[in-house]
Amino acid sequence: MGPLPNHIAFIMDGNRRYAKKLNLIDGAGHKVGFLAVTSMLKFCYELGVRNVTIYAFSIDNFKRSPEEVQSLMELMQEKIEGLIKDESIVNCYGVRVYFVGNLKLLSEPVRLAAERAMLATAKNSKAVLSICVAYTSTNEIVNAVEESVEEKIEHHESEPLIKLVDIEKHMYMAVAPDPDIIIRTSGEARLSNFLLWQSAFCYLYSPSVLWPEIGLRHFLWAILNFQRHHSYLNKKGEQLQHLLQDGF
Ligand SMILES: CC(C)=CCC/C(C)=C/CC/C(C)=C/COP(=O)(O)OP(=O)(O)O
Repeated sequence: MGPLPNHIAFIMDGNRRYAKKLNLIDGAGHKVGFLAVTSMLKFCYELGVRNVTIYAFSIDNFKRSPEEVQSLMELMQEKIEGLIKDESIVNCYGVRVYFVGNLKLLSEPVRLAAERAMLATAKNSKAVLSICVAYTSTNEIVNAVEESVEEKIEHHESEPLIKLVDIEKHMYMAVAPDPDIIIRTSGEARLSNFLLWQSAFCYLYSPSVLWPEIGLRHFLWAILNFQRHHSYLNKKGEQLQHLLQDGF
């Protein structure tokens, strides 16, 4: 119907509520949530959306109970290892995987699994999957500013001014273009410290379903809405252009 988004990012909200709703044991919501991740990845790559980003674990999530953090980390390690197996979605669609965030905060087994997955997919070039772990936007921005300053000092620059390009170069998310759509489930229309820098012109879509319940119709509806807003903005732009040309 219109332009295809180049990048969709997901905030996977509502996994624990889903487990509660269905009387499942603790942790089961996140396991079903991972199935929803695989469906969304398939939909994106089949349709030709080349960049996908998921918010898998924020720095604030470390404040959850030690049991929950442990169970999420174990799930993450198991699924990261699955990502590089032969028949995985990543291999089927030629996806390069990046782990994005302050990876030093991860336990060693998870960090090593993430590094192995990044190395194993480094030659894939058809699409990109960025998995945000130990991530918050504010941490990403502070880190990018620090690295920019260090670089200026190292290069003994006479005019050590930090410019936009310096910060953008040092962003963890420099691996992908800015997102066109952010989908956050469970009806929440907040960004919760996710891609704040990159979402300046992004379309935010928040269906009321919990993350494990997200399906093809929510995905397609997000894209149709994005296309509708996109063509509306283009039309407004064209109208303004005509007005300016007519000497308004
Ligand atoms: C390797 C890989 C990509 C794994 C991803 C697994 C997965 C689905 C992680 C979700 C993590 C998370 C904290 C989601 C928010 O739901 P919540 O726990 O805050 O649930 P709530 O909103 O109902 O409280």
